Amino acid sequence: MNDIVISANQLTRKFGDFTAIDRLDLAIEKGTIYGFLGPNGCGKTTTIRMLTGLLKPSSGDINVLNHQLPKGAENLRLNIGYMTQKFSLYNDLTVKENLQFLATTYGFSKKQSNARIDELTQLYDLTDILSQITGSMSGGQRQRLALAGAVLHDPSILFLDEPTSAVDPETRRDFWEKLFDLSAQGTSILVSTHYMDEAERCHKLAILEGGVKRADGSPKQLMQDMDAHVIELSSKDIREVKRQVLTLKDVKSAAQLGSFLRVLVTKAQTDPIAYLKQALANSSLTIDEISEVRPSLEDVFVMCTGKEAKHD
Ligand SMILES: Nc1ncnc2c1ncn2[C@@H]1O[C@H](COP(=O)(O)OP(=O)(O)OP(=O)(O)O)[C@@H](O)[C@H]1O
Repeated sequence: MNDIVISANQLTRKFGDFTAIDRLDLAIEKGTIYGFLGPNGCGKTTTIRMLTGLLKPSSGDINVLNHQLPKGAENLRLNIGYMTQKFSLYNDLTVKENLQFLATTYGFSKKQSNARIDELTQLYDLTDILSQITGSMSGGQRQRLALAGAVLHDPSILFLDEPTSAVDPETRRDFWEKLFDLSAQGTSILVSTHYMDEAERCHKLAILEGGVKRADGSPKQLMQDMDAHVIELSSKDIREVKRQVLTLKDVKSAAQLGSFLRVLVTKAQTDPIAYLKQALANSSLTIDEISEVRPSLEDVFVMCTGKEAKHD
């Protein structure tokens, strides 16, 4: 069995009467990229802050790299890196000055600092902008600098809170290549996101909603285990078909994607195509094409959370 580097047992955080995280259990293996997928406000940042020792849980246990938190948080500091949602470096320092400053806080000697900064600026493509003031950099450059800063002390675990929300898809792809390099070298990574494509890249993920873990596993496993058929259909009456199928007991969701309607039908129905055709048989609505397709992570998300689905 793989080593568990982060574990949480019945982790709960309340703010007054409000429960932001409710009895969360986690077991994250060394070297994996583990995702927290969920909408704004579902508790991703609160969880990361507890797992990094910055926020005290109301109840429950946390163990990170064999340190019980929050008690052992100080001993953990040199073993974890944290890239927060907001850019946390100094806008009025240059790229090099920011990295030098961080190296000082980690107690690097001048020689160690220079060697590590050389290495990182090459790795993260910052060599040509070393003297640039950070505040004038592009979103992608700032993101590469933030990552360089978060891994400067070569942490065993890297926490990334929505790291790609401010960058374009190509920059996001490049960023993920860097994460896979780090993971291949043994760094464990916990990344929060509300993007499906980003969640699909994780080795494993937890789907969070309202502070509760609704499901977890590898993206493939979550898709295989999904308790619904995914049916795509086209029709010249697509808007009305959508309205009608949403009234059916075993339809969990219907969403239009271009000229197709993607319908989630529970597995209580063994022949979902016949079920939908029969439901529309007495209407004047026609179906042009209809087929069962493979589930996507977004379908899993909809089934787990009821988001973007029908409203009772
Ligand atoms: N210090 C606080 N006091 C009161 N409520 C808080 C506090 N911090 C977070 N919350 C609440 O806890 C819930 C979870 O917030 P959190 O920031 O963890 O969500 P998130 O999933 O990270 O969302 P986002 O993507 O918007 O950052 C939200 O309803 C938020 O308003």
